[in-house]
Amino acid sequence: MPRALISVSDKTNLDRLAPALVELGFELLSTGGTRRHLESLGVEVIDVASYTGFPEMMGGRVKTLHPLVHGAILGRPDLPDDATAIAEHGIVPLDLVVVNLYPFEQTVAKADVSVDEAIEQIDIGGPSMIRSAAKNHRYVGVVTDPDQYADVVGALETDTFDQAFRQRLARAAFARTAAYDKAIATYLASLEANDTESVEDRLEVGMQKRADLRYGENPHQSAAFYVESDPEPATLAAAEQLHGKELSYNNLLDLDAALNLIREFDDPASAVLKHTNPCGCGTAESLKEAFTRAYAGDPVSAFGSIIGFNRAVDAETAEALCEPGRFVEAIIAPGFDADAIELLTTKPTWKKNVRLMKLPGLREPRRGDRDYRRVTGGLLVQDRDEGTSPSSDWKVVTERQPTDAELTDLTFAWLVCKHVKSNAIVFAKDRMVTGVGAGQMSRLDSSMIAARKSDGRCVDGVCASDAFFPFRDGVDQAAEAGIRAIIQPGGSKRDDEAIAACNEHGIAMLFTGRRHFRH
Ligand SMILES: NC(=O)c1ncn([C@@H]2O[C@H](COP(=O)(O)O)[C@@H](O)[C@H]2O)c1NC=O
Repeated sequence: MPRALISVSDKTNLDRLAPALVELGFELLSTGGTRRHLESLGVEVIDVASYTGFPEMMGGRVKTLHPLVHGAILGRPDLPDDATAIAEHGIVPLDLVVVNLYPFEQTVAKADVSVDEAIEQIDIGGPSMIRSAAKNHRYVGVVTDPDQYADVVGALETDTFDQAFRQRLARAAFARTAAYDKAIATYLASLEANDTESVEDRLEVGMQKRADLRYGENPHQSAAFYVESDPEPATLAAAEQLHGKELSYNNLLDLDAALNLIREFDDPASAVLKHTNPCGCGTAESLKEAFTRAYAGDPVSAFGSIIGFNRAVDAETAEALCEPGRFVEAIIAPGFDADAIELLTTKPTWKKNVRLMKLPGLREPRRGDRDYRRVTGGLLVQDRDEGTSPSSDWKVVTERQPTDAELTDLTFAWLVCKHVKSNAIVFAKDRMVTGVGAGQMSRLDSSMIAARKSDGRCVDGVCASDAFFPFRDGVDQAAEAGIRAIIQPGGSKRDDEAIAACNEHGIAMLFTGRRHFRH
């Protein structure tokens, strides 16, 4: 009679798995909580403690850590030595091990979790059994996720629970224990005050594949989306797709850029993204007005864009989105009103495909995190560029002071500029981006592009620059376009020239003291 050991914290889908195994002739063995749960479902089960002759002890720290359990998982009954040990010690070999772990990741994600509570949620017996079974997958199947149950039962029923199938389960099992240990190491590092300043000597990236993507940036590149095991609420991995075509690699990149920009603002805000750069952005008292400003920034570039909102999309905003001639690839927002969904998912054709991404936690704070970027043969790691310098640290360096309205626009343009590829120049007026110069190799070129895109709409407007002006030419260019106030980090050895240029043009200029390069 085949034997399965089931020991799970997450009891999801056990009501389907256990009866199916019994039906297939399995004898079941379980730890305390799982046994009680199975019995409540009317499934007959043997207590591990009665098999080992040892009770669970030390508050559950020792339940399955016993040679009768590990011998049953690791034994190879067709090898003479193993067969002798099995017979001598009364070991009953296992065919299937179903284990999922104490919810360590969920526990440490909670606010104010105590260290003792976290430590107690480090599962020891579970990973030991998983690793034993994964190592011995020639003989034993290992199941670590309730989502696998249906496939496992299907394979057992159709006699396809073969070596190749068990090897795939083993691979998933080792990936799971690696991610689990990574989460523990990260948590322990977070307890060491200095460790937030430096990066680990050794880096293990433990992520779970969410989906294979149709292709990468281009059709000849294969691609997949990997996610953290317990992503924070304000992250792309936490977003739910409500409607539309399968997400592409480029969609995901643009959605991430949109959400990072849009969560900068407290007022209702909308941003229009192309190739990870905003071509439009606006804030206003209503979401519809914010969107109108954002879309009007550069309606030509906005065709086929990704749009971000920091409030739930309502019907009037959805109506504006659906105006003739517009075409949107994907939208990310904290939510969508029912009538907005109705409008966004019926006629014309693009609405059949438009990806609607709901991210309720979009505006929630995010912990200081690391950014990872692949280079050939390695990985660059840095802190995320969260927030900016406090406005109380900003200094007016010119004769002219900005007006209150200019100050509002400067703050707005500065936050947008942070999300534009360097060299970044943003022109704005009345909380609307009028022109963006992105990703140019010279700041002057970016200024010229921002001016051309603004097409006269930035007269009496403001300019933001992600890094200092190395020469006065960028300032002169802004003045020619009608700019009245500039915000930039400062710090050039030729700051004096830029300040003198501003004074000549009657422009107010603020230094923020923080650079926001985005390479
Ligand atoms: N200590 C052990 O020997 C041990 N054996 C299994 N576990 C875990 O105990 C949990 C199941 O416990 P219960 O069946 O009592 O609800 C599973 O998450 C399993 O991974 C253990 N717990 C912790 O290490």
